Amino acid sequence: MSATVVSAPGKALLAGGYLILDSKYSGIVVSTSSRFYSVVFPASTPGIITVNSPQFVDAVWKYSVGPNGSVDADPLTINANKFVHLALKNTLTLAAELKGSGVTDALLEAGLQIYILGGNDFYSQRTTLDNSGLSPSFESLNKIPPFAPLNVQISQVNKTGLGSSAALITSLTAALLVHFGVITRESITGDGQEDSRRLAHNLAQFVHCLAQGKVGSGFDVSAAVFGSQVYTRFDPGVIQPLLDGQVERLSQTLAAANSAWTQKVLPFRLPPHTRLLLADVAVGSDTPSLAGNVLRWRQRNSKDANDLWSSIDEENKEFGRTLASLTVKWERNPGVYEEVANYLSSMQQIQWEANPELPSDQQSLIDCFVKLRTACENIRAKMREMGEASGAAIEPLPQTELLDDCLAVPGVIAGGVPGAGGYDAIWLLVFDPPKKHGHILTPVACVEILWGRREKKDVTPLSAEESTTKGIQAEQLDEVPGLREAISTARN
Ligand SMILES: Nc1ncnc2c1ncn2[C@@H]1O[C@H](COP(=O)(O)OP(=O)(O)OP(=O)(O)O)[C@@H](O)[C@H]1O
Ligand SMILES: C[C@@](O)(CCOP(=O)(O)O)CC(=O)O
Repeated sequence: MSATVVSAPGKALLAGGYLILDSKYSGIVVSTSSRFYSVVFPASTPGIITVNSPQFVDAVWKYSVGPNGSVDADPLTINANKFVHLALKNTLTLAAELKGSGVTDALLEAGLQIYILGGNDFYSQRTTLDNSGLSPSFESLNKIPPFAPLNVQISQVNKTGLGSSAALITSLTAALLVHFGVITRESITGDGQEDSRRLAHNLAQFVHCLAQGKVGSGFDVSAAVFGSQVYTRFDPGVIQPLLDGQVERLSQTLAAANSAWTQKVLPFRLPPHTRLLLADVAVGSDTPSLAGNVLRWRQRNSKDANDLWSSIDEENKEFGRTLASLTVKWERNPGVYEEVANYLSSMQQIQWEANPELPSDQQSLIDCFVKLRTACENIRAKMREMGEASGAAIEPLPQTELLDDCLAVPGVIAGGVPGAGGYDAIWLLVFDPPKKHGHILTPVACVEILWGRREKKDVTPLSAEESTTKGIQAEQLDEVPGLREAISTARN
């Protein structure tokens, strides 16, 4: 039998950080071309599931399956992996509920060998580049093999904020659902089938909350399953009884048809001829208490906080509406759109203002890009205000300086700190012009030069772009560059 391979993308929350925790508000999340891959092979180890993450040191976990379907970690395993264990345990339980005891019987006869691989972007490559004497550039990133070893234990790795645990759990649970025949490969190939994705989502969302020991907004799992979207959160009440261990069967709560899952997922894509750029930034220390500070501040100052959240929400909506209207304008008149994308690609934002020489259809499109940039700047200003009021470093000064420098580069449309903010990442939206003149640098190249000139070399690009395929995807092992090689290193 061949391997079952399922991938799930990472995410960047461009707008809606914190607000998205409240179902009154929504967030704009882009899923990334960088993906997690779970590869499931049948093995000749009765009752044993072996999981291997070849990118890390001491990352092999063994589990034994009991006749009642229990999944227990081998007590001799070093570095237990709660995320992997809970994914195996709950997916096996759900599969046995839906497909019968044959699922457990098959595992008792022959176990499983599973490999988990995360795209290089999920983990900071700064040390790898330094050790190889490579500068932090796209060209250098291309020289690192896919799924490169990080030479540390998972607990020691520097993550980049793409949502490694959500992508890992989503790809692993979905790969097992396919392997056990609960959903078909076809149902998660291309756009696939909504019901299978909903089941995969509900399971992954539950397992991720259980593993994290908290219920977040869930936008990361939703993006991993459904791709780029405008996301409105689910009601945490739907899984609370499961989290409290008060429900015996998973299948009723997790069923695709269960209308108690109230999240809203509006598919979304970035406008044509633009490109998302993400960077791994090291301009300050890690501050894990951001969300705690903001939520405590909101509780203590509900009137001011709610006023500020409403006004941030207005800007978030304006940002989302403008992004969507740009795609509509391109559909209606791609020619004019391309002219404008080419024109603005070589202009600093300061030069984007009215130009009476231009035809009115071009001018109105430029106005639309100006509106996008303005909404984004307003979001940043209000998020900084929230940071100051709550004492959370949402967009700390070094990030403001870095972003302002980036936004002054020709062809850069918008930018910000993704998700909860902090010191360790930025996103930019830049023109990816249709006409590339050899003698004029593209906006991506200009941004790269700016980052490369920083004395401390504290900005490393990520190679990720927006994912063009929808959320989870069934894959063929040999069609994913470097995947078989990464697995065979582990096997040797
Ligand atoms: N390649 C991997 N193989 C197995 N488990 C992994 C892998 N990568 C991450 N994990 C699991 O995910 C956990 C990290 O989850 P955590 O919620 O702390 O990160 P995160 O919030 O998803 O981080 P980020 O968004 O920066 O990627 C690890 O402790 C490990 O259990
Ligand atoms: C603060 C919050 O709204 C966003 C966190 O996003 P990120 O993990 O920093 O990308 C929390 C959440 O949505 O669960």
